[in-house]
Amino acid sequence: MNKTDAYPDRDEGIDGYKKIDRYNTGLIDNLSGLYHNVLEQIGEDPNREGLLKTPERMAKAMLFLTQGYDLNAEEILKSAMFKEEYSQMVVVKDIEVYSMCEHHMLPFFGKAHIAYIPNGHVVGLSKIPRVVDVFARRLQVQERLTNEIRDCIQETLNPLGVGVVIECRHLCMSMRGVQKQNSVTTTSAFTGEFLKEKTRTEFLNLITAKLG
Ligand SMILES: Nc1nc2c(ncn2[C@@H]2O[C@H](COP(=O)(O)OP(=O)(O)OP(=O)(O)O)[C@@H](O)[C@H]2O)c(=O)[nH]1
Ligand SMILES: [Zn+2]
Repeated sequence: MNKTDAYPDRDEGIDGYKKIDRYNTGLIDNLSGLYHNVLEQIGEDPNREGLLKTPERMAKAMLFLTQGYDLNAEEILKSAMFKEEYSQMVVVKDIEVYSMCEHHMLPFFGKAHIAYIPNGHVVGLSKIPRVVDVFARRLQVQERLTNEIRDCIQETLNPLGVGVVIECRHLCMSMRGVQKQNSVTTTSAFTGEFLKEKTRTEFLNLITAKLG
């Protein structure tokens, strides 16, 4: 079996247009060894049948969930910027977010709503969720995730303003710790025109409006 067959999901993820060497065999082997130890330390038997491939699966899953470290959000936006005279607000809402908190490495997940007002250029719509994923697939706090998305769009696209709202549930607050099952955390970040109340209200109305 060659290496590619051994690691068939090496190309999975959001790097459709840029090859990243994240799933290399050395790294997977190192991580698998560490996870083998983790299984032992928590009182499991890593040699029982159901767990034989678990360290390798965990290694691959962790590399997938943190692949944002190997991706460049600025490059992604620059790869699809088009000159266009459209000057109204562009809103992409309800973008699924899956990230992991840097304190417990447990998932937090929910939705991101992103808007910008073009200043001579628009960006390919799919690039906005891709930028969200680049920053979400790292160890994060929700506040920093929100600011990083805002700053990347503002600095790369140079629009008249950017608005970002993220709503997430944190498993570290529901599965363990304080064990609150229904709390949702909302964070927001704005630049330019979105610092004005009128623009911000328009954005907030658009993301709460129902289609149809
Ligand atoms: N601000 C912020 N805090 C977060 C985020 N994700 C997790 N946390 C919090 O990080 C904090 C870490 O607090 P610590 O007291 O060091 O950790 P802990 O003893 O496990 O805390 P508990 O979760 O309260 O049991 C907790 O209050 C978490 O709820 C996030 O995205 N943003
Ligand atoms: Zn946490």
